[in-house]
Amino acid sequence: MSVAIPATSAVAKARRLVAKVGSSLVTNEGKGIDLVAVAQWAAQIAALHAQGRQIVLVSSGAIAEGMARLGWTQRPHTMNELQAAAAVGQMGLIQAYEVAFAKHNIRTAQILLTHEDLADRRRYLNARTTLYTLLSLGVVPIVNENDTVVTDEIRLGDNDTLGALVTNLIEAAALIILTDQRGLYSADPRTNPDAEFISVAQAGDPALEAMAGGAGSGIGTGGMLTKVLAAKRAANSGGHTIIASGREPDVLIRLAKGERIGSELRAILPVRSARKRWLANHLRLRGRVTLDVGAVRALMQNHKSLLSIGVTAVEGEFERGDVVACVDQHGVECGRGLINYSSTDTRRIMRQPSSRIPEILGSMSDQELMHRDNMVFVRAQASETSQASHTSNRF
Ligand SMILES: Nc1ncnc2c1ncn2[C@@H]1O[C@H](COP(=O)(O)OP(=O)(O)O)[C@@H](O)[C@H]1O
Ligand SMILES: N[C@@H](CCC(=O)OP(=O)(O)O)C(=O)O
Repeated sequence: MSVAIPATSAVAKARRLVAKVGSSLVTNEGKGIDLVAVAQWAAQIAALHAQGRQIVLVSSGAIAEGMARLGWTQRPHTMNELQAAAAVGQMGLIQAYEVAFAKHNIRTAQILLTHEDLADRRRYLNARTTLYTLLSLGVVPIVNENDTVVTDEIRLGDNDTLGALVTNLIEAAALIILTDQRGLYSADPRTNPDAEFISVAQAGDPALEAMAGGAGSGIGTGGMLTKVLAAKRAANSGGHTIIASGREPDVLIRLAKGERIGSELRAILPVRSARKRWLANHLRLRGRVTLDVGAVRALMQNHKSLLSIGVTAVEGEFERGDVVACVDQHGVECGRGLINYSSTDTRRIMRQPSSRIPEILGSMSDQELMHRDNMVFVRAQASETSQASHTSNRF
């Protein structure tokens, strides 16, 4: 299978990575948490930390560990029993990671997410801000689905999808899915010994979906199909996906050195353009804020985030997380992005320094009105061009 993408390893260059470990690996095929494996992943992530990289670990295994703790040999079928097992097992999972990372003086944080948290833009922004804050503090977030509160209809069910959503959320350069196989084969190698190994392919190639089957172990839920679909999803924000064996010695460290291990499912679009496309096409403009000269300069020349003090007017009605345009004093758009405060709150805090936000609003969710990472810019110099198009004031 040929792909028209340069063969440079995205993982080797990546500052931010998402690693996902599946249930069968974490719990040693359901026998209970594999503390040796957990210690090895923690040591590898600690080594990547020392290189200045930021890692989010998505870990499955709560249900499998809960079953082991409760002495259940068969996976239950009812939702409430699965949820009870997850609640019991998640304790063990988090405890194991905390102990393993503490040996490297690294703190961990438990993040439990649902599909709804990532679909709702306000909750999405909160999750994103919290994850970024944890990463900047040098903490390793350990993510799992919030199994105890999700219902069947909205359940992601497998953590491959969750790993991809987290990759989109933090715009990680790559999603590394560690599993019990060497990677993706042309058919399930458990039942097809002649299956061919796929070392490189393009994420989203429909041919991959036909190759990938369901879980073979009885412990994991998604099998390869959810991994292939996760790669397609990760590619939406420019993330590459590597599917590799979690039992391969120093797999994360070697991947980060640029070694080719496992199956590489490559994204075509770079992270920045993917984000830009998402902001530009998928979200409706809800309003606009007018910036003073200093704010335009801070954004366009000094690459800073937008602060409330630089806003002189607000048009439209919007909520936190909506897309709002930033215009200069002539009404010319310089950029747009996800705003951290509603139109009502923005009107109250405009022209005011961020330090006054808690006093004016009673609390402060973010220092910035619009974070640079959540913005795309229309052109280099907003105030210079009179021909540049004006943002429509119909929202
Ligand atoms: N084309 C394929 N290539 C490799 N493995 C496959 C393929 N199709 C199905 N599988 C199965 O997917 C399993 C891995 O998925 P799963 O059990 O859900 O693991 P995890 O818990 O790591 O997510 C493998 O053990 C294998 O039996
Ligand atoms: N949230 C669930 C994960 C579900 C699951 O089995 O995921 P996976 O092993 O990645 O296919 C748990 O912790 O048990």
